[in-house]
Amino acid sequence: MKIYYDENMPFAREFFSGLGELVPFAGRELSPQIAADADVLLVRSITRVNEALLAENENIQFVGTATIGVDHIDQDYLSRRNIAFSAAPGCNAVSVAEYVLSALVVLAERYLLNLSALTVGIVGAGNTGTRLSEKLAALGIKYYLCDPLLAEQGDERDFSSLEHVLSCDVISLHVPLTTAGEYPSHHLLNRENLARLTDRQILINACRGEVVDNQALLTLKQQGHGLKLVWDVWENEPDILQPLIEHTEIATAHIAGYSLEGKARGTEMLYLALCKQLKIKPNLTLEQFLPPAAITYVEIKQHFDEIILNQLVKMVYDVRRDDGIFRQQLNSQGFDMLRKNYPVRREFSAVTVALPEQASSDVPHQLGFNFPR
Ligand SMILES: NC(=O)c1ccc[n+]([C@@H]2O[C@H](COP(=O)([O-])OP(=O)(O)OC[C@H]3O[C@@H](n4cnc5c(N)ncnc54)[C@H](O)[C@@H]3O)[C@@H](O)[C@H]2O)c1
Ligand SMILES: O=C(O)[C@H](O)[C@H](O)COP(=O)(O)O
Repeated sequence: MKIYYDENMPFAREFFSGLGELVPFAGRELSPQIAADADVLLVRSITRVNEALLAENENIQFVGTATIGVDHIDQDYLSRRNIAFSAAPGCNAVSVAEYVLSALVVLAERYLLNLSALTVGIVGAGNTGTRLSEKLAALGIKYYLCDPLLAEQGDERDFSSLEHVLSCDVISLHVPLTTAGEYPSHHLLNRENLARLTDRQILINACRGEVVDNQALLTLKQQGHGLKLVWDVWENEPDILQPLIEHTEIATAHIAGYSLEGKARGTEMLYLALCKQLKIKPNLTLEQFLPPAAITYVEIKQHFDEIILNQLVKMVYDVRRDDGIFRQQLNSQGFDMLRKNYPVRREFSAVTVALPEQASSDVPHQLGFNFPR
């Protein structure tokens, strides 16, 4: 069995070498001719999987994407061809939530904001929006959820309208890119509702670039609007609207989900899905392959407060690292290479935090840091 996999899938060889002959490929360069020989095709978001790609392949039995987003997959086509499909829902949701938290910590420090006094509007209350809400709740930060689909499906959480969450101090977008259905997300933020935002607000996009009209946003910023932008995803990647970069507070190359755990969980989830498809008992887990983090243990000797939070979050992940790399190296390296060469980032769970015996709060562990054994 020939298993074709994106070269940017961490631990792909470790997980799949026992299941067949492995053939790596560069995500944006997979052609119908190359793909014609695949029995199994494992991609990431930069490979569009559709009839154009698979028309010459009569043997393929399984397609997987080691990502949360599926807007690059023509699922109707795969279904018509009776080709099994799996994505990796939630695989890097924690990674994105920790990206957003790092950005908030950095901006609070930069503008002397009191994080716990801010309101956060979360658009999309699925895996990622929910992980973010849990971290905000741990910090006592008031958040509002907008997710009309979940609300209509009977999710019992409190939901707010899009108009309401767009009035929050911080707006964080966590929706899939969709163009059909009752609530399409393409240009969900457009010239009209962008213009209603105020200078004091912070807008974070770490879902898909096309959810926001980037040209309308650039025009607004060029007119002097003070809206603060945390921008990880861009329309038309990798050929992004570069004039927008100078108008952002934090700009990164679609790496919010790029913690080592987040990317690797995507590989593991496809391994489990393929084993199920092949009716093979899985015998490998991610824990066998994940290396220890550079910093694995922190002991806090005093009462936990916002200063300690700031230090703890930035110790594990300071988003300014990725912002600096992006601004300095985008033109020399290119968008895709910045992502391919992304330096290791671990999640909070890789670090054990010990608190004083008489600790009055357990915020670090509610944020996702590990408990001492
Ligand atoms: N930047 C990154 O590295 C990165 C990482 C992971 C995911 N993503 C993107 O973020 C998206 C969301 O991730 P997730 O894990 O939360 O997915 P998810 O499918 O678990 O949740 C998405 C939620 O959005 C809701 N939704 C859909 N359309 C909406 C609309 N118009 N208004 C409000 N809510 C709407 C859905 O009902 C769902 O609950 C992914 O589809 C992917 O495109 C980006
Ligand atoms: O959809 C996802 O999981 C994220 O957007 C993820 O960051 C995609 O990463 P890529 O497949 O482009 O490497």
